[in-house]
Amino acid sequence: MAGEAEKWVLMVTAQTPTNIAVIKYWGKRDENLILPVNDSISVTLDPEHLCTTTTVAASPSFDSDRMWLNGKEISLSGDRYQNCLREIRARAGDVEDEGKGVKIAKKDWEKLHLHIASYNNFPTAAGLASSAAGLACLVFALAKLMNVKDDQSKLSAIARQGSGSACRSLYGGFVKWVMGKDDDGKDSLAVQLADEKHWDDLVIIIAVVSSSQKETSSTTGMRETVETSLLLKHRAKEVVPKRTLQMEEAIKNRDFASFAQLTCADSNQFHAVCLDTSPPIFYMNDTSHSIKLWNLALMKQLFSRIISIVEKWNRSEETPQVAYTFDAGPNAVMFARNRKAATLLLQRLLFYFPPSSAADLDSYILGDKSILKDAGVQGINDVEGLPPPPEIKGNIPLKKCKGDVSYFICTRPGRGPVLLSDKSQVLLNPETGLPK
Ligand SMILES: Nc1ncnc2c1ncn2[C@@H]1O[C@H](COP(=O)(O)OP(=O)(O)OP(=O)(O)O)[C@@H](O)[C@H]1O
Ligand SMILES: C[C@@](O)(CCOP(=O)(O)OP(=O)(O)O)CC(=O)O
Repeated sequence: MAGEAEKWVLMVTAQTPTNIAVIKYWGKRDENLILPVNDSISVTLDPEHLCTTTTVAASPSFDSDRMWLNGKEISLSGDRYQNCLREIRARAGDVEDEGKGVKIAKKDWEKLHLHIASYNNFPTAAGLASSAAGLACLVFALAKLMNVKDDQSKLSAIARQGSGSACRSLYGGFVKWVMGKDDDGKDSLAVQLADEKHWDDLVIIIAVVSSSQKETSSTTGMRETVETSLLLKHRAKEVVPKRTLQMEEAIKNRDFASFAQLTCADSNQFHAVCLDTSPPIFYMNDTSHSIKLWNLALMKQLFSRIISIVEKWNRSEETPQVAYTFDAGPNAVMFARNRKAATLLLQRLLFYFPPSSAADLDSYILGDKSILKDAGVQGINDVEGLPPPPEIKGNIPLKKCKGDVSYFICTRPGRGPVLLSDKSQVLLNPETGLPK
């Protein structure tokens, strides 16, 4: 290894998006390799609004592999991190940095230790797919640092071993995780169905209900489902194979009516499967122990409200305007068919879920705030002046739920992982390799 005496630090910084599944992954056939019981399909979310940034560094001066997540040191000893590190190291290539006078031969990577710093610009472990963006970013950044020649699909099979849904974050746009058949998992990987420009009039609005960490992890939850739910067997064998093909068609043809119907149906079946688990999993209303009991009821009420608002509105139009999907946390994700529908959706959401009096609108609507302007909402007064949606005319409107939503994020389908060259985004000190 040339350049050892200088104690150089070589590093790479990458940014990777999260993704939201529209055909859900729930259940593994192999826990160690993370092989799923069915295919899944997701939409990659714009990293401008939700993303992970990770800096990875190698240096002969590092004594061990270390990682900092959101500024705090975390252990890398878990199997999932170790599997990813081992797989990437095994594929490392020769690296030369002429500027630094550094030459690393393929075999040297086994001896070099790594420092990793990562930052999620959204709540971690709250059901917003931090593990997906985080593990995808780790694998992507390490592959670049170590000059791994494998294509994105092969990298996705490594990220999959860190967290299943992470494999889908290796691509932008619309992504399918092909479950594969092989016992060694080599054919269980992500493929891109279409890039983010293919269907760029879709608008995604996320209602973040609680940023607290969830009680049942996805990993434990799906293990219990596999062990106890008969409905899951039916879903994996009969429902998802057909639904996946229909969803691929809907995406290919930008057919929002089919996309919406399939997305809502699959989210509802995922939660039905959770409920069919023994003991049942209540993802839509089960949050951290610190949440008081009355809040559990509130969560349940909130999600049934979102479903009710969307269903009522869709039924009043000739064709669906919005789809909803709920993952394993207290957040609701809604897809609007275009900007016009997103504007009308935001007006409805603000009508039913106005911010608490203390909150200002600027911190209540995050991401693409321009939709607020289109909705004619510039301040709290405009929110208070919003009329009830026309579809409830003649009926008693649902009660307003002030302060029930922490904030909304307006976003869109986004691009896949990229390398960052802007020095201000680097998370490790270039001299010491320690967090800045
Ligand atoms: N940026 C990151 N880099 C590496 N690992 C991360 C990163 N962010 C999160 N993780 C890992 O993922 C774990 C959280 O995963 P978990 O599945 O519990 O939540 P989530 O991914 O936010 O929610 P969900 O998968 O249900 O959408 C963290 O405890 C950490 O181990
Ligand atoms: C409900 C889901 O979000 C489940 C995500 O599960 P994870 O990928 O977090 O689980 P592990 O593979 O055990 O890490 C649905 C989905 O993203 O497809």
